[in-house]
Amino acid sequence: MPVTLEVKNHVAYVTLNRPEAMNSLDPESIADLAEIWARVRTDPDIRVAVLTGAGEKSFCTGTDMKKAPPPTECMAATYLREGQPLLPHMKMWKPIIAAINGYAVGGGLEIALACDMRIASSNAKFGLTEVKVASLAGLNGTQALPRAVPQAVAMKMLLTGEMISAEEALRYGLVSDVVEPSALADLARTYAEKIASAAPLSVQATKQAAVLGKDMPLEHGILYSHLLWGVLRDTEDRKEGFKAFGERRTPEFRGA
Ligand SMILES: CC(C)(COP(=O)(O)OP(=O)(O)OC[C@H]1O[C@@H](n2cnc3c(N)ncnc32)[C@H](O)[C@@H]1OP(=O)(O)O)[C@@H](O)C(=O)NCCC(=O)NCCSC(=O)/C(=C/c1ccccc1)CC(=O)O
Repeated sequence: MPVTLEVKNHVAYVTLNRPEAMNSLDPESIADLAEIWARVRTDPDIRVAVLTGAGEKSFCTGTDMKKAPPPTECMAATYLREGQPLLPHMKMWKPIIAAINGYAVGGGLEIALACDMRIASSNAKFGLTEVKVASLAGLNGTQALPRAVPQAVAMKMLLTGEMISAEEALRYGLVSDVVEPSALADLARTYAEKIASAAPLSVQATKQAAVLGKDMPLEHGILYSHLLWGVLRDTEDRKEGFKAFGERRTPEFRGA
């Protein structure tokens, strides 16, 4: 399978599984990913996802340039029907953690930018190299990178296609943690299980407030987050969370 899915303890582990091609995305991988994200979004047992690449060399190097099929219809038809094929499938309020285990290049970095948390191994490298192959970081790269790192760094990366190291990515805030390659999967699991142990509706509302609020004026964002707090106020899980605190026990959340 070009992409694998394993679900354990409410965590979906999604692995791009073409290490011989640096986990680049061929048409089968893109189709698999669409199905997997649909499952993650709708399966109530799944509370959080971890996305990584097989092997220790590469997270994902974007489009498989050797297998990219010639277009079968005009761009207008595709664009007006489904926009672009990858990122809308990742749009959900369940958090996605990118565990970047090597190269995150081109569409690979763009996918990582669409995740909510990014952690990396010390050998990871990050680049939007599309200009080098006469293309454009058109998934989200030209928009998301300048919002994720300082403008001067983003413009250097976008215009020259130069890659940055894991250490630089940490310094610029593109990733939150850098660990030895052998420790990456454990760290991803630790974060994912922490998220999965929290109340699912609370986690999803928190993501929604943070993601949507980022593009609102502060005052609107605060009002919106207060409304979301109100939506959560009457949930069974909030009652359970408060009760469990008083009884000094671990809460049992049901997503209700
Ligand atoms: C990442 C590298 C610098 C690593 O170099 P290294 O020397 O360590 O390893 P290689 O020998 O180069 O790689 C091993 C093996 O993997 C194959 N490989 C690697 N990446 C790709 C790829 N993207 N497509 C196909 N095959 C790939 C490589 O050919 C080797 O195979 P072998 O010869 O052994 O059979 C280096 O690999 C590298 O620079 N890779 C390319 C990175 C890149 O340019 N990525 C951007 C692709 S374009 C893109 O992602 C786009 C996304 C998009 C935008 C908008 C809308 C949709 C998609 C743009 C687009 O599609 O137009």
